[in-house]
Amino acid sequence: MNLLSIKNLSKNFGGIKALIDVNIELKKGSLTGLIGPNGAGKSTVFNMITGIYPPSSGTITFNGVNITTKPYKNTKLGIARTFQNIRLFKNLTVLDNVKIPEHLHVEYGILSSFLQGPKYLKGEKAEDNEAIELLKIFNLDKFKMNLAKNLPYGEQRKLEIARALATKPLLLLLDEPAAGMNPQETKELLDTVKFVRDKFNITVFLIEHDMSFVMELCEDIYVMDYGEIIAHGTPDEIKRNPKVIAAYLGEDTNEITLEGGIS
Ligand SMILES: Nc1ncnc2c1ncn2[C@@H]1O[C@H](COP(=O)(O)OP(=O)(O)OP(=O)(O)O)[C@@H](O)[C@H]1O
Repeated sequence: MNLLSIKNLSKNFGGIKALIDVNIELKKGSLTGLIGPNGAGKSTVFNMITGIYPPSSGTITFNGVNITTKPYKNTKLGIARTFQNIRLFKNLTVLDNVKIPEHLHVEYGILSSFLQGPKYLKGEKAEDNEAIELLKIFNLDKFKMNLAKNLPYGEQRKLEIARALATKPLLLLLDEPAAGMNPQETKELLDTVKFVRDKFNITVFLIEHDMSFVMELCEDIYVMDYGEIIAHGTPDEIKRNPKVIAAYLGEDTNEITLEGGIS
């Protein structure tokens, strides 16, 4: 069954056709990649799914709900994302960064939290425990009282993913999660993304320029160029697709392959 269904999605920014008739289907529990050269329209797809901009035409259905015009509800419905440029609460602790999104699911009211009654305190404790469990998955629990801004870059990227997971999403959108990471960090990230998909049984959709990362991690890949989906298939199919090779290398040839990976 499909968790996300994008049908005939188009987006114009003035005269720029950022998306042209895009169709994407994400199976529940799948790990899917979205790749393409700079300016191809990948982030615009994410911005449409999360409702940052309304589409010019087309529909987006998430878990059976038409969300094309319901951006404000997307987090509550179960969509979380990370950004190309890390967006953490930099002056809060690592722990608080993960606790704040958890509040989306907390049930006590303003009065209860103001009076700090037993329900509030119990809720806070449970939240702390849940947040620490989440940090442990990313090996970030040792930094829990550090300010987010003081973490090394690779750890900040991981914290952003942990924070997105704290909203208990059904769909996790990762925008260039491996950007700026060294090979060791990238390898760890790959294992972590696989682990969280399996552990939380979520669907992951990611944009990434590190081709070997995408080819190793994703089961299904969509390729965009100039606002259109030019290919869709397994990593093996995508690596050998002449249209994809031409889009990346600017020439139409069957002899060049993506086997070695292009970053
Ligand atoms: N808010 C906006 N206003 C005007 N044009 C925009 C806006 N957002 C995106 N575009 C344009 O839409 C096109 C697609 O951009 P988009 O950022 O989606 O590409 P991308 O594939 O994510 O690129 P990159 O890999 O460089 O991040 C580009 O021509 C871009 O300039």
